[in-house]
Amino acid sequence: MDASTLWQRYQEWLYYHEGLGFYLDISRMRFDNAFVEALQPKFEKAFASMAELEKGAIANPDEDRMVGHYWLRNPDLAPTPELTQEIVSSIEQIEVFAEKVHTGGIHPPKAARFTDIISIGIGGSALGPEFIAEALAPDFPPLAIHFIDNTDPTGIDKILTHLRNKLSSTLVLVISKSGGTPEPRNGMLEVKKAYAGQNLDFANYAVAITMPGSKLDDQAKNENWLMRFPMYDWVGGRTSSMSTVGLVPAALQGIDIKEMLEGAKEMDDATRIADIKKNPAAMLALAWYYAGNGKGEKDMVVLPYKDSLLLFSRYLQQLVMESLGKEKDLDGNIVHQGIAVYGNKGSTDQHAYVQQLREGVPNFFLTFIEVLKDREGASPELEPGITSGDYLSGFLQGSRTALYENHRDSITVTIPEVNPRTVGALIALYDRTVGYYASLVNINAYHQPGVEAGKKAAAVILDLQTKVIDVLQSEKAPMTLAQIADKAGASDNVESIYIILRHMSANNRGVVMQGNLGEPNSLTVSMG
Ligand SMILES: O=P(O)(O)OC[C@H]1O[C@H](O)[C@H](O)[C@@H](O)[C@@H]1O
Repeated sequence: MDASTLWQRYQEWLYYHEGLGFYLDISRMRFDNAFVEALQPKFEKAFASMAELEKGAIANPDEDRMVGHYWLRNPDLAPTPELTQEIVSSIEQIEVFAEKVHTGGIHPPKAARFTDIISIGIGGSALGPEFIAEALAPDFPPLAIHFIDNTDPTGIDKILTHLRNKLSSTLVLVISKSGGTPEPRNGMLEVKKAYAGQNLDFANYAVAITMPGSKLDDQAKNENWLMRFPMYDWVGGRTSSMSTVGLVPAALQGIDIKEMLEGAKEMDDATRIADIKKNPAAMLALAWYYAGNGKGEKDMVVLPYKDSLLLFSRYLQQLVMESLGKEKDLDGNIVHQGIAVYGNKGSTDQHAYVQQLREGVPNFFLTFIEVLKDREGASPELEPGITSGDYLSGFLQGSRTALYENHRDSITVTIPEVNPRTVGALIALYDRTVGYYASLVNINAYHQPGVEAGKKAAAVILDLQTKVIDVLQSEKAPMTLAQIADKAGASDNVESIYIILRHMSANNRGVVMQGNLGEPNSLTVSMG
């Protein structure tokens, strides 16, 4: 395509949302009109099922759940007045709580104000809050947030060491929708011990964000924690940024949550329109479908050219891959769907892997995220008429052109600046795009059956560890791995036992391994 035809195509497909100052350009995806027409019936179905979903249909059939994240930003859409009221009052509750924490109305027993937050959660209970904090927290927030998003002892220690002189003014958010996920439970138990170690009563510092009636909720209630915020079964973890999960930490950091909700609502309104060309989420879903042939044949590289959006691709990784990465379609056929997502930020990544994108395996499409506003205030000129922001903008445009010339397609999303409204809008845009795309490829975007397998397998290993410890404690003499496996009733699982024991021995847990470490069969093991 020559430059003037491309410019025509650019204008023909450019989407602009006036209220949000938001642009979407899919002109550098090489679909033609016939492709759009062929997809039209699938889109009609997608628009219709999205409308049903928003009205409260059981859109997640496997888990028999409604899918209501859109109601969070427009409570009037909720299917019952009770739900509307519940959403409205939880937002009020969050604002009142944050205000009291900021002004000292709620304060820790031994300090006038809370100064820090430890936020404990994983997956959807971490990625949204982390992305929002990185994108929107002010430079000097009223409370500084620190995340424990794993069960890595070193990671937990790092936060606790950093805060060791400030625990008495640190608020702890324990975020888990199900209230039963092992990683946040472990983080909470370790943090609780750290408070006890400083003679601080954890309950005075702890806030639970979870579904009413969950294990976590029961614990918070029984121990009389400072506060409990409800999470709903009709909000999926990966779409929970606008629920208590994302809003409580955001409000505590001084981020305007009403603006975030408003931006998301405006984007929701725009992405509800049943006309591909007038609906940015439909346009994006179309582009994804085109890129990967409706089968995820190409990976999605997300490159925001703005440091504060660094975690957006990580956030999208869960949203997209956990939603779309499915073995079966809605009719039970094996389809192995999904779209792989990765990326950090531009122009930084141009000095890392963009070499491969430009010249190597053409197994991806790009999403550039452009932010028009460079910074608060004026920029110094580094060369006559040129600022650092001009470089950033030039690098984005340069990469887009160079990649397109080499038959690497791209999408460009443009926002005026990074603020609560535009971040809310971005989150909403991708929530909806994932929903439409799932419908185009006929899968359930709202369950995650594959995650359970890993959790169950881990539980089996921990159970085996308990048995192995029993065996070692009752037998004094050193034993081979096969003998231990035999006595533990797990003779078909010697390898797992070896890995368990090697880990224990590396951590001074009383396990003594003798023999050649490079030859597991030569080892004898005893409890020292
Ligand atoms: O918030 P939680 O219930 O603790 O869940 C945390 C995460 O873990 C699960 O394994 C799911 O796959 C995620 O979708 C979820 O966000």
